[in-house]
Amino acid sequence: MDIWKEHYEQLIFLQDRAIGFKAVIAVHHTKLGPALGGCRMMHYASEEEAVQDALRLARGMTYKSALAGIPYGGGKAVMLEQPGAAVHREVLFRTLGRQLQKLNGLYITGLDLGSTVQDMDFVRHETTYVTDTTGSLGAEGELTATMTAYGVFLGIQASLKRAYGSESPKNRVVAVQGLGKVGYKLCRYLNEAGAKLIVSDIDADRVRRAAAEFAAVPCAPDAIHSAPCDVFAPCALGGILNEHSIPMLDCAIVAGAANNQLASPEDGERLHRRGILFAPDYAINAGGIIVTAAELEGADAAKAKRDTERIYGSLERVFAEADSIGLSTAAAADKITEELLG
Ligand SMILES: NC(=O)c1ccc[n+]([C@@H]2O[C@H](COP(=O)([O-])OP(=O)(O)OC[C@H]3O[C@@H](n4cnc5c(N)ncnc54)[C@H](O)[C@@H]3O)[C@@H](O)[C@H]2O)c1
Repeated sequence: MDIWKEHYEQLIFLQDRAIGFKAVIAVHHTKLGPALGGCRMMHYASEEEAVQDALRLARGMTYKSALAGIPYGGGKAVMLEQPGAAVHREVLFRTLGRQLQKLNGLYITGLDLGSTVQDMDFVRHETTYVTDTTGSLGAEGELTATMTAYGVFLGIQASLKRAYGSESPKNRVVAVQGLGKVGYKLCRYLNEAGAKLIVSDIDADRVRRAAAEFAAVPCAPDAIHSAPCDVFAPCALGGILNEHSIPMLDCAIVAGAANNQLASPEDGERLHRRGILFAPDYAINAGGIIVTAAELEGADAAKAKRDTERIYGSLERVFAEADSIGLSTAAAADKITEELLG
C-alpha cells in the first residue's frame, strides 16, 4: 500500500526496548472526527507486515465510519507480539495508553483481534481515549457483536429485497461461514426469521451446537463457499472472495460480517460480472463501530440499535448508485464514501 498515494495523515512507530514494546498507529483520516479503530495484538512475520496491516485496517475504519454516518475518522493500532517475551500485558497496554494520551484524542483505541476488555482497562489507567473497557456499552453483554450481527441481518434483508423483490428470509437458504461471536448470533436472527441455514466452522463443537439449535445443515470448511444457497455470509476470514473462490460461488448474494472480504478491488468487479449481488463489508458490518460511537457520546443500547438500523438504507443507497453508474456495488460504496470524505 502506498501511504503517500492514499493520503494517510500519520504513521506512528512506538518502541520501548526495555520492556519489549513495539507498536504502530496508523491514522488515516480525521476530517470527520477523531480516528477510531481497535488495537490488534498478534505476531507478525515482519515489521513491514505489521505496518501494512495497520495501514489497511485504518483506511477500512475511515470508510466504515463515514458510510455509517458517524462523526469519526479511521485509525488502527497494531501491537507486535514478541515470541517468547515474558512481558506483562499490563505493562504493554499501559505504555500504549500513555502514548495515546500524548496524541491528545487524535486516535481512540478499543478491542480488536488479540486484545481483551482487560487490556483496554489497562489502557484506561493512562488515558480516556479508549473504549470497550469493563462495564462500557460495547463490552456489556457482547453488544458490539450483537449489533454487528443485527446489522448484517438487516443488510441481508436489504439484499434479498434487491435480488428477489422481497426482503423476507423465510425459506431462503443462507450459508454462514464462521460461527464465532458474530456468525452465531447472525444464525439466531436468521433462524427466527425462518431462513434455512447451512453452517461451517473449523471448530466442530460450534457446528454441532448450531446444527442442534437452528436445525442447520453442517458443511465442511473448504466447501461452504460453493454450497448452493441464496446468500453466502462470510463471517470468518478476510480475503475469502478471490479469483479462485468467486467462480465457485453458487449463490445470488454475498452478505456477511467479515472485514476485507475482497482479496483485491478486481474481485468486486468479478462478482459483478457473475451477476452476484455483493453487500460491501464495511457497509453491512458497521454495527460494531456504531455501538462504539454510541458509547463515546454517552448514549444507550437503544440508540445504538436505532443507528444500526440505518444499515438497511445505507445498502439501498449503494445498490441504487451501482445501478446508476453501472459499476459493481463495491465500487459504488467506495464512490459514495469518498464523496462523503470530501
Ligand atoms: N466482532 C465484531 O463486532 C465485528 C465487527 C465487524 C466485523 N467483524 C468481522 O467479522 C468476522 C467475525 O468476527 P467475530 O468477532 O465473530 O470473530 P470470532 O473470532 O469470534 O469468530 C470467527 C469464527 O470463524 C471461525 N473460522 C476461522 N477460520 C474459519 C474457516 N476457514 N472456515 C470456517 N470458520 C472459520 C472461527 O473458528 C470462529 O468461530 C471477522 O472477520 C471480524 O473482523 C467483527
